[in-house]
Amino acid sequence: MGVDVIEAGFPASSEGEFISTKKILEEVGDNTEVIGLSRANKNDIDKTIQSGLGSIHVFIATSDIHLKYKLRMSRQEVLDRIYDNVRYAKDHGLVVEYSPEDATRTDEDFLLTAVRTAIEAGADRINIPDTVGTMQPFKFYDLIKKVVSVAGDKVVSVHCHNDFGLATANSLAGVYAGARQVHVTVNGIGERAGNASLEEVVMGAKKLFGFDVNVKTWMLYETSKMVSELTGVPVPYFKAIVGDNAFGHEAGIHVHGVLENPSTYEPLTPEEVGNFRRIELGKHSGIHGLKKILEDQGISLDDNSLREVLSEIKAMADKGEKITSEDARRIALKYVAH
Ligand SMILES: CC(=O)SCCNC(=O)CCNC(=O)[C@H](O)C(C)(C)COP(=O)(O)OP(=O)(O)OC[C@H]1O[C@@H](n2cnc3c(N)ncnc32)[C@H](O)[C@@H]1OP(=O)(O)O
Ligand SMILES: CC(C)C(=O)C(=O)O
Repeated sequence: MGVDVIEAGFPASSEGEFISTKKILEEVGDNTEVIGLSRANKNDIDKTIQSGLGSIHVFIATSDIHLKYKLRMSRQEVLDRIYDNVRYAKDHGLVVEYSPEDATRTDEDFLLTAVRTAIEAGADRINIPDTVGTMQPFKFYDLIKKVVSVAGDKVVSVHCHNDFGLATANSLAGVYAGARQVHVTVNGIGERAGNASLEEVVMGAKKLFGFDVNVKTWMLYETSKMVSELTGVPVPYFKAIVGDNAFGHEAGIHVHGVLENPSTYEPLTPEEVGNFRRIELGKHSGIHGLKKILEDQGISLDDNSLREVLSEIKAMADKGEKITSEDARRIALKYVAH
């Protein structure tokens, strides 16, 4: 699809993860940067090196909560781990991305010190994770501005979680603040409420911010479907961009507008993302939509007959029935002059 970097796995996690990461590298490594996730320890880094990857994403938390209850380390010990492990990875020829895990709940001065430490050790990219999704766009914008100012010529990346439904908004705020890489997942799958959604971030960056994103957007819908089938995780009907109702229109006023010019009720076209426009029938339908659905089936009625058909459809819908175009055809045939 033209993404720049694929985080293919965590080679130290298991034999299966090690093998699958290698396979992804073999499959797409010639034209896409393939990177592996690693804790800030030599064993994890060695496993990543053994997998053949040329890029590594080293992370260690910097928030006091994670230092106290998870790592049981002091701030100085974490700084030492950052320097030693980023340096170790760089000494083995890897492109290194460093993440201060739980960055957005980290004391800001310490976070910037951790960023400086990683850069001093040779880090090529700095990724700022909103690990438990506590950020809101305005605050995240301000934070990323500060990180960008510290990072100099190093690429700043953002990695947002969706615990309050703000992963895409925060990601775009980070880009607006100067981040030039965004961690995303297809359909937004991920821990808890998931990560920022690839399709939303790509289309938001392109259509709302005018950023030139190289992703082949017409592949988004089919890719979403493929990942849904492979993972068994369904895509919500109302999911932005790739949901089956993302370009679905039932309300009569909307359908009338869309039939005249889709831009009346579509901020982007379904074709741009490989999705489909759907004109639905229901209790909110109007005569223009019904007329279109019937004429697409070769049935043309005068306005009075269309009104009769529409009132029967609304009566059915008011009982909670789902109305199909076949239902409309069956009803309309009663009014076709024989
Ligand atoms: C926020 C994120 O999403 S981070 C990425 C999360 N991804 C994963 O966890 C991938 C799958 N994980 C795994 O396969 C396993 O957790 C492994 C292989 C990484 C580690 O497994 P285990 O050795 O059984 O340890 P376990 O997962 O129970 O605990 C994590 C250990 O790593 C340590 N640790 C956690 N993060 C880091 C870090 N960034 N750097 C160094 N050590 C770390 C913890 O302190 C704990 O150490 P301890 O066992 O000495 O107490
Ligand atoms: C490893 C890091 C980037 C992560 O997944 C998180 O903090 O959410």
